[in-house]
Amino acid sequence: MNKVGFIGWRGMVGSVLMDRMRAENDFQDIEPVFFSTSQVGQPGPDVGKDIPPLGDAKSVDELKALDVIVTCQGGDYTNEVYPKLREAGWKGYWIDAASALRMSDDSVIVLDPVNRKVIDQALDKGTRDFVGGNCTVSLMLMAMGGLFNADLVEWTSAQTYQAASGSGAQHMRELIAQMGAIHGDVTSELADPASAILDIDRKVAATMRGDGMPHEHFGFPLAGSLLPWIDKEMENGQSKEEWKAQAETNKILGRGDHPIPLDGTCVRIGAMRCHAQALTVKLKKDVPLDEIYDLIGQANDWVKVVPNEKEATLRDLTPTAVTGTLTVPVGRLRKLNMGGEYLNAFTVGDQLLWGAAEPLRRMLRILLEH
Ligand SMILES: NC(=O)C1=CN([C@@H]2O[C@H](COP(=O)(O)OP(=O)(O)OC[C@H]3O[C@@H](n4cnc5c(N)ncnc54)[C@H](OP(=O)(O)O)[C@@H]3O)[C@@H](O)[C@H]2O)C=CC1
Ligand SMILES: N[C@@H](CC(=O)OP(=O)(O)O)C(=O)O
Repeated sequence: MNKVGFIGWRGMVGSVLMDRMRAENDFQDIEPVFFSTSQVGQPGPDVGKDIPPLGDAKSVDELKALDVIVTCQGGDYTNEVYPKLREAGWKGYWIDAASALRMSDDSVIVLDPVNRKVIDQALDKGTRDFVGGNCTVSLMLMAMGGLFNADLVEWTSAQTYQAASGSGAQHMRELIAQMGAIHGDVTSELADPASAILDIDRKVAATMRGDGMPHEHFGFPLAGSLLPWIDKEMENGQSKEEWKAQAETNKILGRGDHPIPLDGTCVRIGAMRCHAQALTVKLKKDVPLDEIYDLIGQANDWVKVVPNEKEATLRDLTPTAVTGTLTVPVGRLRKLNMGGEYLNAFTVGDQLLWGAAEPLRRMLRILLEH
């Protein structure tokens, strides 16, 4: 069970996965085989052991020889290759970062610090498809899993602040290019302390609305602005990103029969790779705040409760503080004016780590130890 194929390893999510696997010595316990859709025959990544040249990621015959496939290549690849592989009789484990198979009856959404029980039950039943969750959903559950698993949540509303990386590497580059375009147009005014701020503001607005603002990937200015729609349009007025909150959270928690309502507004902001979310949680009862601190803070090894104080919040509860780390801070915990059953929370997490790569590498480890 240790011949493991990697597809999409040189993309953004895949590169983060490779870094984490190297850091945790994960390659020691497997026989890794790397694939590509565009670089077949070229050398694979340095993983501290000899590996064969890159295989053909579209070759069912090559893929059939694997015990486990880990793919970060995207939904189009999954939709094209996965059915052919299963039709060819492949019985191996498929671990996927893309959303294509997430809501399939045959798959489990993996986030083991929150739903290890659901994963273990699925493995015992013979489930072979394990899919990473939507980044916003996974990060919300890493933060608030203690309350959900204690069955204290009646409903939750999330207002999100999502980073450029959620759209991909080109979008991250474009965000920086937009920042540069704005700065470039007012450099001389900024250097002059006597220049009028409203003149600078007018020039910035003109730059942002003008054709010179890079917008090939986002379609619109993000730097200095925000974009309150993420992913496709659903018929009920939600964005697909908003739709995922309830659908995926309940599937992760194994609550198909008694779904918890979740809804909100998903917004793209000019952060690089950390998503943040402001949460309103309607509790099933008026639980004291110190108990809430304990339930949230003790739920897993990565969640960290930030005291609801200005200095700690501004120091620890920002994308700048969290980026590149596995820590998932939760703060601004306080009861709302609506009553003791209404909890406010704010959380931040790196959407390429717990939001994408980390649940996949942990699922691979679970399989190896199963
Ligand atoms: N971005 C995100 O936040 C999240 C993404 N996902 C899922 O992961 C999938 C992959 O996303 P992401 O990693 O952002 O995709 P990327 O665009 O970074 O990479 C995808 C593939 O593009 C090919 N590629 C072509 N040119 C290059 C290049 N210059 N550098 C690196 N790769 C190149 C590689 O495949 P090849 O070697 O075959 O040419 C690579 O595996 C998404 O489609 C989504 O389904 C899931 C959770 C979060
Ligand atoms: N949609 C997320 C990224 C993500 O995880 O998407 P998906 O649910 O397709 O994996 C974002 O844009 O921030």
